[in-house]
Amino acid sequence: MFSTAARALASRSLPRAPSILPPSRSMLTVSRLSPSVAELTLDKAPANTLSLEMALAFSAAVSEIEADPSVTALLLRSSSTKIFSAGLDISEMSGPEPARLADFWRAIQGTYLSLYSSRLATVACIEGHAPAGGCLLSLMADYRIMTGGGPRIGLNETALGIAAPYWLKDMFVETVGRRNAELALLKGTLFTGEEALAVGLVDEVLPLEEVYPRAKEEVLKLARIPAKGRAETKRLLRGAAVDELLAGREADVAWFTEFVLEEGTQKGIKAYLDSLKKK
Ligand SMILES: CCCCCC/C=C\CC(=O)SCCNC(=O)CCNC(=O)[C@H](O)C(C)(C)COP(=O)(O)OP(=O)(O)OC[C@H]1O[C@@H](n2cnc3c(N)ncnc32)[C@H](O)[C@@H]1OP(=O)(O)O
Repeated sequence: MFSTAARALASRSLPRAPSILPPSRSMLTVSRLSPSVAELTLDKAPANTLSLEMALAFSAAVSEIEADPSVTALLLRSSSTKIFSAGLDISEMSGPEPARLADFWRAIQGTYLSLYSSRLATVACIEGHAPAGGCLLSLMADYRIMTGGGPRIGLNETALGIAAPYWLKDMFVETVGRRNAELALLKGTLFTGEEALAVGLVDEVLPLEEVYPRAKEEVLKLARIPAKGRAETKRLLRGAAVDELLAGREADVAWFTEFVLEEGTQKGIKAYLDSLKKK
């Protein structure tokens, strides 16, 4: 766990413009890199996990950024260089109250629907770990730049006794190809940056100190691509996947809640959560 001092060290002092989000969404900050480029920083200690509130704040932030016609590109990053996002908040799935569990999953679907379908050019700056839901956040971006060496990325759901939903699995297959996806999903593989680059899960791998400067350079470059053609191309590439989930949202909620509430799944989730806390 990060102490306050360790977190302060792990987080660089970010040159932030005044936040354009109300303070109630303090788990995230939004600033401008240029008049047309927004930066969305995950800032929920200690691990940027996606709780119900974090997931809602995330999609609300993306929607607010999108609503500003002067913004054409978005950089997604974490305030910690150690953890991009540790994925879904596992405590949301451990001994859950069923109504909240269903709302939680709708909010997670919402993060996907907001960013994957975004008209914006998007770059994920992955300086730290990005397992499972953390990998999901980065997969929704158009371009991924990651730190080499230490941090891991991938879909490790099977290690928790759960499975990635079909829309996350599909996005992963689209990105790394069928065989790489099968191998990784069945084993719950977490890749180093170099391994992720080899399978196409990320687009560039750099030493930590170069990741954020390079991500900024790339997002500023993507922001200059004519917005209308880019947005339509993204719609053509991703629209069918987004529409499929929109049409089957509640069936997906039923799948998730039934799977998670099952006794065996609950045992596995609790054991995994306990093992994390004992570390
Ligand atoms: C039908 C089912 C459908 C399922 C849906 C599928 C989609 C996504 C699934 C998920 O995202 S599940 C979450 C998967 N995530 C993980 O497996 C990562 C778990 N975390 C770690 O491995 C490590 O925390 C780390 C990311 C490698 C970082 O390690 P570090 O040593 O730097 O930090 P820690 O001390 O381990 O963690 C700090 C603090 O955070 C708590 N924590 C970490 N991750 C989670 C989490 N995902 N949910 C809840 N809490 C988490 C950890 O317990 C520590 O807490 P304290 O000990 O400080 O209380």
